[in-house]
Amino acid sequence: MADTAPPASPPDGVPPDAPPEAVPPDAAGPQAATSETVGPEDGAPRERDVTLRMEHASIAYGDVPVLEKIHGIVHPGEAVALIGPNGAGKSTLIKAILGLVPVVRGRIEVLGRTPALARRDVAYVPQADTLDPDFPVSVEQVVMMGRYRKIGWLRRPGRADRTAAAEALEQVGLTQRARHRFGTLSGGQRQRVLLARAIAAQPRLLLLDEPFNGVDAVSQHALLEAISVLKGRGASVVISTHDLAIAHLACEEVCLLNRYQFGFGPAEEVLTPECLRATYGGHALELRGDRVIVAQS
Ligand SMILES: Nc1ncnc2c1ncn2[C@@H]1O[C@H](COP(=O)(O)OP(=O)(O)OP(=O)(O)O)[C@@H](O)[C@H]1O
Repeated sequence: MADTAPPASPPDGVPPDAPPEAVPPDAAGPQAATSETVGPEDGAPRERDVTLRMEHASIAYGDVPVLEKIHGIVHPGEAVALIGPNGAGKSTLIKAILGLVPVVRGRIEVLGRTPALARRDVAYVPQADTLDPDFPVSVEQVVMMGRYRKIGWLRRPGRADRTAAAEALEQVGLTQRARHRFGTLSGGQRQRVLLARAIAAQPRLLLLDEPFNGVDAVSQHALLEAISVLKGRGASVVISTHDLAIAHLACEEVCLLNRYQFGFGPAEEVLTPECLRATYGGHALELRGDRVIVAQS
């Protein structure tokens, strides 16, 4: 969570000094479509499935606006990276997709429903999990928590639940640690367990708030693999991250945020020096291949 306020931008969402290329495709580009059609296999075009639809959504904490006119679509099997400086509103957007923070104008739809009604199909790994590492619970018990919404808190897990939990743990490469106490694992391993808990819920939309923070290369690889498997099964993923290389690696789409949306579209179109400079207020220093060095104030 950040406590720094993002820089002010003009009311139409376009920064005054932004070059024209810095304002693609969100305002009027391809992602601005309210529905997508494919086909026509049977002669008539039909709407392509949409997991997450954001239509000019403005989000506020009480009277304080945090995000304005967020606009974009995420399809099944796709991931979108939320990129922006501290305080840009990435976590806030994730909470709005969960229905925890209100959309005051425009709308956000998850699987064709309001965020609150879709929550059953959504899993969330917050930035700093509230699970106390000293709580005496095993790794497999933590993962099984992901199943409780399906099995109910008063019933015992059945075979399908145990299989889903074991598979999820295997996906993050921690099967050997199943019986270990959660609190004895490293921070990166705990992050993998929490991802396994989310995977065990078999969500159609997974929200990850900075999952790679403080995670070593091995854990990062395991997390990326697990995300890729989930996408392969048709789930969509929203990842808030400061790591632009990961955005390139794991995500089909990138959403650049800093109170306003400075771009939404394929990484190669959106992760340009111009868009990044506009998003970071001129602090994007260097772009080399898919590596960008950003100095944050
Ligand atoms: N519960 C809250 N009530 C009021 N304002 C909040 C609340 N949570 C966050 N904010 C404010 O909303 C803005 C966006 O914060 P948010 O945490 O969404 O940013 P972020 O992009 O996730 O930042 P970071 O990269 O530092 O995690 C900040 O100005 C922050 O102070």
